[in-house]
Amino acid sequence: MPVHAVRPLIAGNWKMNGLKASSSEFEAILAGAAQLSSGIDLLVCPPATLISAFADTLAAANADGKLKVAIGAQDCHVNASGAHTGDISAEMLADAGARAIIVGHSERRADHAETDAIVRSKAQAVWRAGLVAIVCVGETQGERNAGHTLDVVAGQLAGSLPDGATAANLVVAYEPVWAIGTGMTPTAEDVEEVHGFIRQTLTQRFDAEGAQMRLLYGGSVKPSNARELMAVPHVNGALVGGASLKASDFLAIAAGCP
Ligand SMILES: O=C[C@H](O)COP(=O)(O)O
Repeated sequence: MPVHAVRPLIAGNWKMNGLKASSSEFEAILAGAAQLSSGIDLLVCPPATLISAFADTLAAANADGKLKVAIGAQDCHVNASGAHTGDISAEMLADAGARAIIVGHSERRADHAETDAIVRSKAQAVWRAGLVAIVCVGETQGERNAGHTLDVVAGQLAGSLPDGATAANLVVAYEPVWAIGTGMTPTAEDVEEVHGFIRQTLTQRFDAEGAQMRLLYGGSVKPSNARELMAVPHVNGALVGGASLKASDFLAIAAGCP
């Protein structure tokens, strides 16, 4: 398979950033998206408080469906409803307008002690709601220094991905923990090694579907390094944190996609 035959996705994870006033930045993303190649998908994952408003803005701007932009969420509970104070279900996020949900981000794994088993249940919850699961994996600095990167990623893939994954319902994001928000990135060769390994693992487990799943790189992606990172074999887009908060940077990253 040609390594860039998979349709690229540039996803912005706003994390715990954004107030109602941030709608102007989202509107700027929508305006810029119209100028991008129609071969690229954009996903904006604002905090849950903004999903509904952004979905309304998107619907108003995209009556003809030409903009390849969707709204996503950053986490969900494993259950559809119930006595879970403060939590939000995948069904609620779908109802608000989300089309995809990030699960297993390293910040969730670290801050909320989310295990691979929990991440797997969350991915199943995402599918139950009819949405796309973006499952994150990646090693810490210590694990990389010890030469354990591929073992760590293999374990996370095996434990976090449910059976039944398809190219339509799953995106895998490789995010080295040490590269997130630090300005440091792996070399293109290191990214190629890990993405090639993930592709091989997914293809062994999910056959042809695994060969077509989108693999995103995340960790300090910015306009100045996007073109090089997006050109790496088996990199089918990016999961962008800090740089996704500024429309011009986010759009420049998308413009760097082959
Ligand atoms: O989900 C996004 C990643 O954690 C990357 O964040 P960053 O681009 O700020 O390094």
